[in-house]
Amino acid sequence: MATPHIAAEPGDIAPHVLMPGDPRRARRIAERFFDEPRLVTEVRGILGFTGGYRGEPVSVLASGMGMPSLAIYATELARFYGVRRIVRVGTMGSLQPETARLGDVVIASSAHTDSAMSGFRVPGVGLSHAPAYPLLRAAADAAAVSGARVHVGPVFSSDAFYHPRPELGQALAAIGTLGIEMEAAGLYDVAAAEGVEALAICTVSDYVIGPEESMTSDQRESTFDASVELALAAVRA
Ligand SMILES: O=P(O)(O)O[C@H]1O[C@H](CO)[C@@H](O)[C@H]1O
Ligand SMILES: O=c1cc[nH]c(=O)[nH]1
Repeated sequence: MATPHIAAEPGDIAPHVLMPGDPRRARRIAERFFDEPRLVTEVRGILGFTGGYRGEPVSVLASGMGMPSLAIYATELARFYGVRRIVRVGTMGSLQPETARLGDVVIASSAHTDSAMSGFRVPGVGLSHAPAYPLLRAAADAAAVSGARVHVGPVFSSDAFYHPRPELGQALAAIGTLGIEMEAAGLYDVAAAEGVEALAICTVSDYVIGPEESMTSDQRESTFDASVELALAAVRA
């Protein structure tokens, strides 16, 4: 049974799925962390792999960029493949250059958003997009003993990478938002609607506010091991 966007057969995808934006990162996670990874879908170049991790099955499937794309994959995983836990392992731009620095990890305890999709479910209500507490707690517990620089707090999930209102960054920073990315709120929204658990963990790849430093796309691909380890700890909890 394939869906319109995932070619895997039933049983090909594990109940726990890691979800990076970038398909190449999906391949790298599978090759670096999974035992005996196998490709289970590649529709539109969105790669998905299933393998083992410490004796349990686990999958990784890219989301593509932005909430409309992520929502397609997260919905199909939950609705048609019996997936119970999805953890985004992404990158983000820091809004707090003094604390959330290049290479640091941010666990998104909530996600503000400008996405129109957020208004679809309960018109007139600005929903709070939040992760599943068991996953949040497990990732934070793993972070405490990991030695990595990890921050827990709100992020902003935007529909726009090249935002027409760049001043938004300052206003969001002033209310404690740690960084900007493009999927966490959409993942939390789909998870709540589909009755599954979700969490977003992002590595800081650049500064939206602060120094003009950023990771190259190759660095972005290779410097996220700490967030993957937290994600794997969370889904197993
Ligand atoms: O590195 P990923 O996981 O794709 O995440 C970030 O990078 C992309 C923008 O370059 C957006 O998807 C944003 O959320
Ligand atoms: O969405 C993103 C991801 C990384 N950096 C940004 O500025 N935005």
